Amino acid sequence: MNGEFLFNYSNSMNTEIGDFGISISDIDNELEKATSCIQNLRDKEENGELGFLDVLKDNLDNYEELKEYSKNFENLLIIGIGGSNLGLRASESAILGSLTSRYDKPKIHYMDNSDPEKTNYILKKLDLENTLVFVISKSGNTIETLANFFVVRNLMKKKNFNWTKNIVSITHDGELKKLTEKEKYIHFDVPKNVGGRFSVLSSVGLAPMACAQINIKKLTDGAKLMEKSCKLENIFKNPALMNSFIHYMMYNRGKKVSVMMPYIERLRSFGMWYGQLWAESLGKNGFGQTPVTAVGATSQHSQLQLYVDGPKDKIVTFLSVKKFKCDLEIEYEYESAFKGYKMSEIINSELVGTENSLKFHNVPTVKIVLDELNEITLGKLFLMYEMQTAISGEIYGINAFDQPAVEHGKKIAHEFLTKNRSRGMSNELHSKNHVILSK
Ligand SMILES: O=P(O)(O)OC[C@H]1O[C@H](O)[C@H](O)[C@@H](O)[C@@H]1O
Repeated sequence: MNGEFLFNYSNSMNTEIGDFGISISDIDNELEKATSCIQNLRDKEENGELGFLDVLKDNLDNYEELKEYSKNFENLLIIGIGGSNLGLRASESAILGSLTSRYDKPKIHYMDNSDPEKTNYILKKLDLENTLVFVISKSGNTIETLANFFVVRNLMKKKNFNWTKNIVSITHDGELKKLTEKEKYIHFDVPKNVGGRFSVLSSVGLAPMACAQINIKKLTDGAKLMEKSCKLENIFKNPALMNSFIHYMMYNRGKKVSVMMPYIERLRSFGMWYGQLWAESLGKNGFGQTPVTAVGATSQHSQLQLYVDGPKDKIVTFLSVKKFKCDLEIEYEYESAFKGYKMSEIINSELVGTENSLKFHNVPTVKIVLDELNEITLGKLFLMYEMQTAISGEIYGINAFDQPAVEHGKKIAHEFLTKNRSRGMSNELHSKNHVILSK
């Protein structure tokens, strides 16, 4: 399994085309700050504040028994939201891919929203007796997760089987922790110092991944290799440090949008995971670079016009692989510009076209090139971006590990739910004077 991982930032640097990027002297001016960021994080780690690094020391044997147990089930049902869902989704898509045959592996279903249609659709497909249910919530109080779990739990209770043995609870606290202890579910703790969006390499991701037959040893091995690089004080040898400063300097040059654009379908969900990590960690005190999830080549046909010729407020990240899991030759009996080529040659040529068109139009880009997408390189990707986010918090003087602003909306929702039940869906917070109703 090849773990080669290359970070290329040349298309964010000034060239003869023009001053749209960063010069080496710009980077030289930040060397002192860069070093202190790494030193500050070293202190934070020693103080137990970087749980996402501590979990790399965990004993993976903890998951072996569960992995064997899960082979008794045909389905895995993942009930969780945000950081309790996105990392696993990104991993399943990247490693197993919805595109590969999974006849020898359990089918994974995700309940990650409070949409009754989605929950109902999944339940209609599931034989709950043959399903291992993961209910994942670090706080143990997330309403969407509890709502879905209570619906599933109630259906299981109505069937005549020992349903509590079908449940794996991954939580640290709250109502779910109490219920877990009361009903004696299989339980994994989420360490208090591991934030949800940083928890993919903790039990939150690794327990269900082990059951999905993802090689969690290789995944964490990749993360540990990247950890070593991302702790180097030399910015020219540390991809997370360099990319943190590139995004920081670009933000100060008006690039308020960070587009994540993998040129491989299996990393489409990675973009969603990155989106939470980048937005929720750094979107504070009026600051924040908006993450946009795209996928090449598809998004060229929907978003590229804006990236190339719209406001110069973006920095684009490409993720690409040298080798796909398979390839297809285009055979065609009539004349055509691309007959005889392989699909991989087409998508790679489109990446070259997009990258150079953006460069020509003074839009900065960076690129990560993986030899192949596997557990080692995925682990490297996760860890690089976790470290990049932590470093960026140091650069901006922001606490990258909390999310106080999300609590306000939850409080309003709870009041609305409990006080307005009899009033149907009328929403008191909107003025009735600005409503356009079309019959
Ligand atoms: O894991 P949980 O406690 O259920 O939290 C799930 C998600 O919801 C919270 O509101 C936070 O915004 C996220 O950072 C977190 O990942």
